[in-house]
Amino acid sequence: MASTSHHPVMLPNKHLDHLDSDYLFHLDIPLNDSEIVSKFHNVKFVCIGGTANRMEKLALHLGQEINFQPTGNSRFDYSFTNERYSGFKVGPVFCVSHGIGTPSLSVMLHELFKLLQKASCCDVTLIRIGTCGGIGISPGTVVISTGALTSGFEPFYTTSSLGKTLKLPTSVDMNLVNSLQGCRRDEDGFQVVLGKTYCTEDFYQGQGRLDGSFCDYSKADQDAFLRKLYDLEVRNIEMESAAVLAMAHKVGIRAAVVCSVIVDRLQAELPTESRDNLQAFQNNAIVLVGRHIRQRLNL
Ligand SMILES: O=P(O)(O)O[C@@H]1C[C@H](O)[C@@H](CO)O1
Ligand SMILES: O=c1cc[nH]c(=O)[nH]1
Repeated sequence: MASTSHHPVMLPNKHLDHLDSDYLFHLDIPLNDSEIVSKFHNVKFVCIGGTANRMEKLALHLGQEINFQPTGNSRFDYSFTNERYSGFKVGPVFCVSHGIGTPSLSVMLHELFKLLQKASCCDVTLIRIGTCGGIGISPGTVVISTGALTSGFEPFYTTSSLGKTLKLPTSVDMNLVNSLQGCRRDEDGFQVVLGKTYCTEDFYQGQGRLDGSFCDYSKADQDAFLRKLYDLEVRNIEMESAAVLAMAHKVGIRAAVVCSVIVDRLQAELPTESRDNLQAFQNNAIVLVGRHIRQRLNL
């Protein structure tokens, strides 16, 4: 790694010191199994995204990028797939799926952070590599989040605790953002844009679409909403950024959200491109992050 800093993952939960045993229920990893836990000690990058398939392909791609040499028959040095989530580890890179939306994501992140602490990981970077709708941004462009707003336009991840609303501030490491942006090359067939990300609880009404199963507003309301987002310097919409940036900040892990635009919401409701093009768009974010990881590992 280029940096000589040494930041162990240390979770701000004193109750964890007093558990006899602990089991990551949704990842299906027993934290008292030292053989499994020790496999994660070298993790420096955790890359997350919605689906298991995408995370498996991502791990294989990043494994090639960093010349990961698998031992035995497996293409990974650890992997799991269960009813909820899937994870694929290639050396210092662990790719994990999170499903749709912040409730699904936050369960996975709590357990992932506990695994990183138990494995005594240091200097970990978390990157969500996803898809999004652009706001005046054309498909294929990669948007790196400079902040995330709740559906109420606030810079928080809103959740609840003991029946009370909890607002966790979202925070972005601009060094990481700038370093990721700097990984674009002139010959790339895509642009990289920095901007705020609007994080919603729903894909249809939550993102101002007219084509959900019900809709109580007009096309003019939709236009005004999308214009408002643009004026707030929002450049993309997705469903996990606020929780990623707030939860990582809360536990002291640096994080970024890097998403490929698959539809410009000022032009259309849903993606209109072919499946092959959509796949190529998703790869743009992956290419950028792959270069960043190589650079950070001095490869
Ligand atoms: O992981 P991806 O990029 O697929 O996540 C985005 C945000 C929602 O989870 C989902 C909606 O289609 O796509
Ligand atoms: O428009 C979009 C595209 C991907 N993901 C979203 O949440 N919204």
